[in-house]
Amino acid sequence: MAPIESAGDGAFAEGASCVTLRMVPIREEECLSSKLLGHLAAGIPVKVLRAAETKPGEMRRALVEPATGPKGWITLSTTGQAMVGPETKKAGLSSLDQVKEGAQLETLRLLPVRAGEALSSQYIGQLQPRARITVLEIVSAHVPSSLRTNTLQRRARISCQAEQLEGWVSLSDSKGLMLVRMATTDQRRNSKAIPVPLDHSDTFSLKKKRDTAMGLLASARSGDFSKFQEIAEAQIQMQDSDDLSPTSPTSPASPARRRDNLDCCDARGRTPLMYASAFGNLSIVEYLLKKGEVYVNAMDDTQKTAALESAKQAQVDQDLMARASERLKQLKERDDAFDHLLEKIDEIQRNGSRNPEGLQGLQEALQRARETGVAEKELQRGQDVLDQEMPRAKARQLLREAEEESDPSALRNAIAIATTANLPVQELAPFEELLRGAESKEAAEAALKKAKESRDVALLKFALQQAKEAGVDATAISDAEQVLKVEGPKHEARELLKTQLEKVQGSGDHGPSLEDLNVLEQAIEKGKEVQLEETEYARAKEVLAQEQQRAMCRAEVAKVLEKVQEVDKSSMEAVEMAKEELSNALIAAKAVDVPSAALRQADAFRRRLHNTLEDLRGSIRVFCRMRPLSQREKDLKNTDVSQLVDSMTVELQRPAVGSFPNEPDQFNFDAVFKPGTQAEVFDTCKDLVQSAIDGYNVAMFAYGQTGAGKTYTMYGGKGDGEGTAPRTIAELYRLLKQEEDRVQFTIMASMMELYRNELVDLLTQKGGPKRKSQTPGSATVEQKLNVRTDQNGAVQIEHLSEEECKTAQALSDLLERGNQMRTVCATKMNSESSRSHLILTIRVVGVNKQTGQKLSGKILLCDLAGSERLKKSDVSGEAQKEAIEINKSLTALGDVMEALVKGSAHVPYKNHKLTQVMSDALGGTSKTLMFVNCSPASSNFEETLMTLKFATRAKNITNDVKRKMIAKGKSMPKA
Ligand SMILES: Nc1ncnc2c1ncn2[C@@H]1O[C@H](COP(=O)(O)OP(=O)(O)OP(=O)(O)O)[C@@H](O)[C@H]1O
Repeated sequence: MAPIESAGDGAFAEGASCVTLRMVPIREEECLSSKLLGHLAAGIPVKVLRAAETKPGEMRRALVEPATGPKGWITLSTTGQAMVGPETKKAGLSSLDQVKEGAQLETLRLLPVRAGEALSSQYIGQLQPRARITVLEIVSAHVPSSLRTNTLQRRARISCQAEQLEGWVSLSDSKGLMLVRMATTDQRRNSKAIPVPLDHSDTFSLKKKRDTAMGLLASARSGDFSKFQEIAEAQIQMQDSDDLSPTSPTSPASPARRRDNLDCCDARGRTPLMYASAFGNLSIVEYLLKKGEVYVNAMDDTQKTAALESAKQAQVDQDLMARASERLKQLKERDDAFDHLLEKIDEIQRNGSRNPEGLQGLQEALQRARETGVAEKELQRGQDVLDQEMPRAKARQLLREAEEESDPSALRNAIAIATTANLPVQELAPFEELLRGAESKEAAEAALKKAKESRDVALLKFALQQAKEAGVDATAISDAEQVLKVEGPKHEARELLKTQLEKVQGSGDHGPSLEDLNVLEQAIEKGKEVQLEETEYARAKEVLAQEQQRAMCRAEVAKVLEKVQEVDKSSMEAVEMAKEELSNALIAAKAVDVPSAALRQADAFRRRLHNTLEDLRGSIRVFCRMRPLSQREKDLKNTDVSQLVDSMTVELQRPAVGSFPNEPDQFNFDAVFKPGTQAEVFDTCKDLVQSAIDGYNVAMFAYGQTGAGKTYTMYGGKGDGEGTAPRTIAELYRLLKQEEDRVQFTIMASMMELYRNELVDLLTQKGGPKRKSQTPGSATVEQKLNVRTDQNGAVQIEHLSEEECKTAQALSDLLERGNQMRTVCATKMNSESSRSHLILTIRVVGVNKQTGQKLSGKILLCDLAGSERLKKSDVSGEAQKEAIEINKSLTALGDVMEALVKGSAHVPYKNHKLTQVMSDALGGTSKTLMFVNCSPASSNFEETLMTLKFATRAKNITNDVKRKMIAKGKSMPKA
């Protein structure tokens, strides 16, 4: 141990100022055996009064005058150790007394830091030389001076900010040499003291320790073995129980661990062993020597050991001294081995068994300790540490190997072993983290393999992403990427095919657009390009071929439709050709299942051409109209027995008999509406209005069962619901307006009903059964409405009032008036209005303003009474008579038609007033349109069937269409 400040030449010359470097005994005389005056603590300034030379140039003893205390002789230096040094301002600290709580110090050596003030307490770190510390607490400051011991006085609680360490250190060594000095002002300015409250329980334990130490020292001197033993055992017991306490900060294996009270010393550094040896108290010596923890080689302030004192006391002979010396040597070896063992244990406990050499060292230290006779208890402690650390070291080894090999199952195994070996959690955590990563890597590898096998692009993409994150092997990743490179475009092609096919197939009533078909074709090409299986795009190819064909047919229909728009409607040949061309295009389109909605416009135009042709041929046109099921019929669970085949064909399904379904009956007409809008229906027949203007007689009448929709078709409701009559009026005046510059028109209208074979004037209520003149104040005059036919076949009704209607409104008002009158009449006659035939006649007379040429046509609009089956209606009395009359009239109408169909020479117009009234509008030069109104309800099947059969009788009538002008052998100029 070298002094920190070595004395220079002349440092100890008389008059020199020095400072004690450690605790120095001061004696009365120069001789060492002279009376002891006391001790100078370390750091006490002394003035050298006289120095005695032991050898020339070598001063060992000097008379000094200390700053405090009596003058006396001290030893300046022992062999190799300076007791006094030159006073130095730099250190500024020569004694513990100068250190106060809160002082900023600088360490001069490596200092161990412990958790408690006792030297045996747990080691928590160390401070390097020149570390700056702040003194938080000094034990001596709180202990009464009578109880202060050298050891306690030098212990202080400090904090070191740089090391973030707080604990206990020794400020001087046991000899009083300062281990710290004051920090410079700068250093002090830069550091902050951490105030820590003092734990006063420490003070109590210090007092107890002090008492024990005093007791031991006193009984060792006096030789009171039993007292000594009593104190020592109590102390040992207490310390052992402290050691076992889980809350004790004391580490049993700390190298500095001693029975500190058995090793305690007084102010001169003398231990109980020294006293017992010096005073020849052998039983105490024996007792202490048995305690392996006692430091036998401790020296007092005169550098004497207990052994020396013992030998002196015993006045032993040389041989015994030699044996004693040998024994001392052994004991020293034992102590060294023990210290070494403790060091190793401490090292392992601080660092764990991470370093395998550490464990080896502990094994060797244990071996040496065993050989040198260290107490079994201490050996056991070492052995315990070894037993605990060996499996940990093994586990660590396994963990390291598994980590290096990146083997998840080995790592899992190593972690299990490490857990059993109680490896600290924080040490295990990184491996567990690694395992988690490895496990997810394993999972990612498996997922990647599966995705690769499935060749599913979405799975592959996901698995690749996961694999990259989990650090899966680069080859596996690149393999999967290769698969993705092939499958990606295939997947895209499949998706494109799928969406485009869905789009094309779900493109609604009008079929797919050409653009959609192009994209589907491209999708198929793409599929071929990326080598999809042929089966994968076979369906798309099939659909494409079909749709292309349909598109071609649609385009052809559109082209023909455009072309035939401009056809000359007065040329039968041209219209026929146009109709045929359009029909062929439509037939081709229907053959490839072009949706009917896509063909609706063309189909309607074909019908129109057909009707134009029929007109040109002079046929009666028959339009069939199926009304919708009424709510009542639906409530009665009636089904719809009719089916629209196309715009000119309807099917009627006879209700099944038992489980045998019947074949449906098909009927062809010039137009079929199911039910069609009022506008659609009128659009198909409005050219008849032009015919009337052109000089033709036109009849439009509705035939059908009661409630089949005759009145709805002929008159309808308001707005869009307006039927044929109001629309005819509007169309008539619209057309007249177009020609008013050239032609002077006169419109005359009359309205009558035919009830039970009697005509009733609905404008003046003339005629009918028991008619009387309604002219106010006039006498009752029978004014029967008689039907006359002139030589040209023109029908005239005697006494029927006819009114001129200059405007459409006037004609509408007339119609309204007539209808109201019809209701009044029906009420008077206690009948329903629908039990009569209602006839509105509009005469159109046009005179060419330039030529004076006159054209006369008429429009006869007739809402027939309902055709009833007497059996079904099951009526009697007046109602029965009504029904019989209605049937008569309708039969007569049927007969007329039949005669016309057959081309009979005689047409029985005169069989009934109805046919008489209609005679100039049925056949001959007239143009006739019959609406056949039907109910679709299953309960009305028989009536509907009869109605349709009645209508088909009229369908094939071919009239000799002749315009009156032609009849006169002239061309057909417009009126
Ligand atoms: N095309 C249609 N659309 C909607 N409803 C209709 C259609 N045709 C008829 N109807 C309804 O059916 C019911 C009967 O119609 P409507 O009175 O016209 O029959 P009708 O043949 O004139 O009977 P009647 O011989 O007794 O006069 C009415 O309520 C009518 O509104």
